Amino acid sequence: MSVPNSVPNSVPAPQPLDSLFPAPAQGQHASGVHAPPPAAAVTSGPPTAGSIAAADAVGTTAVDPFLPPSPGSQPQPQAPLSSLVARDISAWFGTHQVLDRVSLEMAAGEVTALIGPSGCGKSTFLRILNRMHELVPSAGLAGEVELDGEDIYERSRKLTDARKHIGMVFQKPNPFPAMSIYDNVVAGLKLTGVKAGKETKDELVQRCLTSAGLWNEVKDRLRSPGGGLSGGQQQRLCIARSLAVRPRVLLMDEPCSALDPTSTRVIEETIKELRQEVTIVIVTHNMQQAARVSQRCAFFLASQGTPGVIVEHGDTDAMFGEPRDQRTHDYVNGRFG
Ligand SMILES: Nc1ncnc2c1ncn2[C@@H]1O[C@H](COP(=O)(O)OP(=O)(O)OP(=O)(O)O)[C@@H](O)[C@H]1O
Repeated sequence: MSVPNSVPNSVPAPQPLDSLFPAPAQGQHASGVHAPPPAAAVTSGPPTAGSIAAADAVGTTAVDPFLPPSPGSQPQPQAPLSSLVARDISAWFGTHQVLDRVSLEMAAGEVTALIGPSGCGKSTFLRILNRMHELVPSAGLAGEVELDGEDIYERSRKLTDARKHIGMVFQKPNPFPAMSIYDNVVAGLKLTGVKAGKETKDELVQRCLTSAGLWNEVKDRLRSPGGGLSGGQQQRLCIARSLAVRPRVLLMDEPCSALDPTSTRVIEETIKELRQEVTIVIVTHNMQQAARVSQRCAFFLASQGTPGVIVEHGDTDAMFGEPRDQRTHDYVNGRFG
């Protein structure tokens, strides 16, 4: 990232993102220092037509991966899975620093779980990974984020490109309630400007709903409203919607926090399957969930008003079985947080 190379080593100064990045589309910005997150980040209430783009992390430019191959062409091999690397990430809201030089590698084809007590900066870190943080007017940022070695904050890159390649699923399911299940899945395509025929869309809907573990439950009612599904089904519909633009990484911010234990287990099974096709980073407060679904874990902590840091990260089994740091041991065993 060009800007954050000015990452401070001593006393960091917050950098106003407004001057560093292209302004987001009109209507995405809230105003005021402590403004609420942008519409897309608001997790309750029905989404608006304008919010889905950010909610599902899609952009406005796209190479159409879904159109049928030209006659005589070979079938495309599955794209290799992507890795995401965050280096020396510091973040501010106004003058309040919430992350301090956090570095983490999120390996291709793995589920990385971000754990830690409330307020230690996990969601902020997650939003930095697909450039949603900068939609908050008071937000400041330093550090680097690379997707497969490419700087997602590089000046010439469109903000929306990062969101297209790096999708996001939020705490509360936010499908378009009145829109059909089918149209919910293809909504992302329209927003990326992709034109596809009925056959291609049919194939896409089946593929994404299957990947999201929902196909068998809805295949006979694809024209029913998305809002008529259960909470867990709606969340899987949102996962399917995110997958429709073929993200290289899927970010999940407590995707099961609004769900009952049965729906939670179904989503967890979906996550386990999905890692075959997309790299996943998940924020969770549920330690059992982190242990069940992730291969690697990062423990965030912000002690006594200091900015959040990663205390320890590594193999999930080791983090839970033999943590190196006493604070990790205490947290994963429920002694605080
Ligand atoms: N839009 C915002 N404006 C100002 N401060 C914010 C904003 N969003 C988050 N913060 C602050 O940033 C810090 C980190 O918040 P964040 O939501 O990233 O933590 P978290 O670890 O994800 O918490 P939780 O587990 O409760 O969701 C907190 O002190 C929070 O109050």
